[in-house]
Amino acid sequence: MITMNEIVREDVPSLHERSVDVTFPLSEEDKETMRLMMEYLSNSQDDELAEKYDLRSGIGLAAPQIGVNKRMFAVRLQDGEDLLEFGIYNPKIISHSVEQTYLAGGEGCLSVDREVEGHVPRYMRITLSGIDHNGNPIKLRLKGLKAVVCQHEYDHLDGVMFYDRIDAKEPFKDYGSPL
Ligand SMILES: CC(C)(C)[C@H](NC(=O)Nc1cc(F)cc(F)c1)C(=O)N(CC(=O)NO)CC1CCCC1
Ligand SMILES: [Zn+2]
Repeated sequence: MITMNEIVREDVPSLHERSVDVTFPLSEEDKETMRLMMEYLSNSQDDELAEKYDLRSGIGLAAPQIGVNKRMFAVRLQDGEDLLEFGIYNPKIISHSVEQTYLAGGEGCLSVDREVEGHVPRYMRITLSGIDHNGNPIKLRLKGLKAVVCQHEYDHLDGVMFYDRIDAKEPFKDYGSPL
């Protein structure tokens, strides 16, 4: 299982590089990488396991953050009573709203052990396409926090950190309506 020791931090150059597409059929290694990421998110959201293994509770994780520079990420977040949980390979944001949003409290990152203040502009709605772990094409229409998480994870695949998007001159600029 993955613990915080396996999470690549921002001082490591590989986190700032572009990841490569996954090839199909999926290798056992790629499937294991996805399984480990989904397992981390699930474990980190279980109070007992998070406490026992000192896991920071995460709602998204990208492969470069566990040292695999391939284009794949996992998301797991409770949205009201329904759970959004998926792993996606070779994701593409194929369309998005003009309308923007941002987390009012700013963003953090499992790979960043410090507070970086400021609003991170995100699209309010996105359409995300990619391949799921059975090798089938998927297309997800997401808005709000779900859309924000996917944009944050997608950025990791291009070596972009959330703080790269904060306007240094005006860090608390408003982008559309806050979440
Ligand atoms: C870094 C950490 C603070 C643990 C962050 N969690 C998070 O933002 N939780 C959250 C936010 C809400 F707005 C409402 C709510 F219910 C829970 C997170 O998992 N990530 C994942 C990550 O680092 N992926 O690489 C960072 C988030 C920043 C924006 C979306 C994901
Ligand atoms: Zn992150």
